[in-house]
Amino acid sequence: MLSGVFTTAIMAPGERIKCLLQIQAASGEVKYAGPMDCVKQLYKENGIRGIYKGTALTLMRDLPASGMYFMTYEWLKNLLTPAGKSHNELSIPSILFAGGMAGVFNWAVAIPPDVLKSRFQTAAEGKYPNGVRDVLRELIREEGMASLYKGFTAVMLRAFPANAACFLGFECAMKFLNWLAPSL
Ligand SMILES: CC(=O)O[C@H](CC(=O)[O-])C[N+](C)(C)C
Repeated sequence: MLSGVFTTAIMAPGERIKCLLQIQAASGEVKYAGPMDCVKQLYKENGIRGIYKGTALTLMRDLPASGMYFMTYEWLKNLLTPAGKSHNELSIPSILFAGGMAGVFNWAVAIPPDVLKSRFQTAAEGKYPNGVRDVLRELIREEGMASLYKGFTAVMLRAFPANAACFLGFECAMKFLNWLAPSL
């Protein structure tokens, strides 16, 4: 979970810029010429607060999601390691499965705060004076509870292969580094 705190410091402004550019592309109206221009304009309009808008919601997403992510991966690794063997001897399909499922469980808890975060980060200034409570109230009133899981299929279609590949890369890098410097 602690990893979620560190990633949020970098992720929060990145998420804000990504979401604003995504809705700009969908609207067809050009306000920002690109990511750097977006940062410049946000800073000019509202200072550093404008760039970091949505940090609390990014934390609400990444803290539990990161805990779920690494817990699922380690749990599945333990489960899939044959008796008497070490975790380092896990087969490639098992690593891919554990990594893919870590991504799926990560997003199962991350989607609702992600939906709220994206709405908040792309809303006009002052639209939600009470922050997340206002976004949640409006979303449930106008679009129902199920809207908290908007984008579920697209997110899950990415989550499994992306994180399977990510953990396979991690395990390969660890093997390589242990081979390079076995005593470290
Ligand atoms: C929300 C997010 O970035 O999730 C990461 C996995 C993914 O599919 O991008 C995991 N983690 C939060 C640990 C970085």
